[in-house]
Amino acid sequence: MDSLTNQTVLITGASSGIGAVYADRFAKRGYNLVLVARDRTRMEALANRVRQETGVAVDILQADLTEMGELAQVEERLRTDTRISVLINNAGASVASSFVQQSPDEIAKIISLNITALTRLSSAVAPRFVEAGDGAIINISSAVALVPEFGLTIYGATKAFVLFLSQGLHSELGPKGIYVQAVLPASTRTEIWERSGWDLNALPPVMEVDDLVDAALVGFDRRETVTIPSLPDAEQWNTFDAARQVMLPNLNQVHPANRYRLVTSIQE
Ligand SMILES: NC(=O)C1=CN([C@@H]2O[C@H](COP(=O)(O)OP(=O)(O)OC[C@H]3O[C@@H](n4cnc5c(N)ncnc54)[C@H](OP(=O)(O)O)[C@@H]3O)[C@@H](O)[C@H]2O)C=CC1
Ligand SMILES: CC(=O)[C@H](N)C(=O)O
Repeated sequence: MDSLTNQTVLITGASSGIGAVYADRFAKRGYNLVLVARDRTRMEALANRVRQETGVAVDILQADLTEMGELAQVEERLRTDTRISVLINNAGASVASSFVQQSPDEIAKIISLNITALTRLSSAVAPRFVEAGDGAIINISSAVALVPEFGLTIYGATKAFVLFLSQGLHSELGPKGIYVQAVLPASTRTEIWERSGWDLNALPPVMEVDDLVDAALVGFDRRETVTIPSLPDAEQWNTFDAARQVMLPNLNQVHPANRYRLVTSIQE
């Protein structure tokens, strides 16, 4: 089968889990693929299967996105390859330990992958998309972005950054024809759990990765800005976001609010 769209999607973290399923689904939609991750063998296996099943073209870019030189090569591809019309910022990592147990290097590595790489890749592709007046960026955040009480503070903070960045880019780039989606998966069966030191079997049942990606793609096709596949009642998110917007006109004031004024009481 020939490629149906002649468009290409670049997917980071495509060697396993959510990224590998996105690769499968976009190939079935006729997109050519650029797969990015560290594990070339797994990406080659995925590429061979997908080529055979769908006939699309698949390129592999082996890169550790926390290594600036390797990240730069992916940025360059995004800047120059005009066939790439969708970027999926999916590569990410977590760590099961608490804040005080995490070393500064561990923290820096998570920030480097979950925030710096994702932001730089978005920044590399956005000007070209704006020039074309077309393009889409899918950013994989997490439901943990909404749950500071969860105890995964650094991971959750990186995912809150991804949510904010996506909402901000939606506002900035939406009017220029660019679609930006933040996907907030809740717990999903992938290798991230084992990689970050959790025993998935000890947790309550979680969503299967195919279901997660198929649901996220329904949100993509609807052009949702924020997609939370597990949330049964979308109104809850809408109410949450509306509460934020109600507050906005009150944030800028000349004087501090009354409750912060010093009370100088003169008694006599
Ligand atoms: N599974 C879940 O419960 C949830 C996952 N998410 C998010 O989904 C995204 C995908 O994770 P998921 O599929 O679950 O887990 P996986 O561990 O299966 O996938 C992570 C992917 O990121 C790649 N990756 C990891 N580190 C690097 C690196 N330094 N450079 C380049 N690529 C890297 C891995 O490939 P390789 O090792 O070959 O480099 C792999 O392809 C992440 O952003 C995660 O935070 C969000 C909410 C819930
Ligand atoms: C807790 C995790 O590590 C998981 N990836 C999630 O975002 O829920």
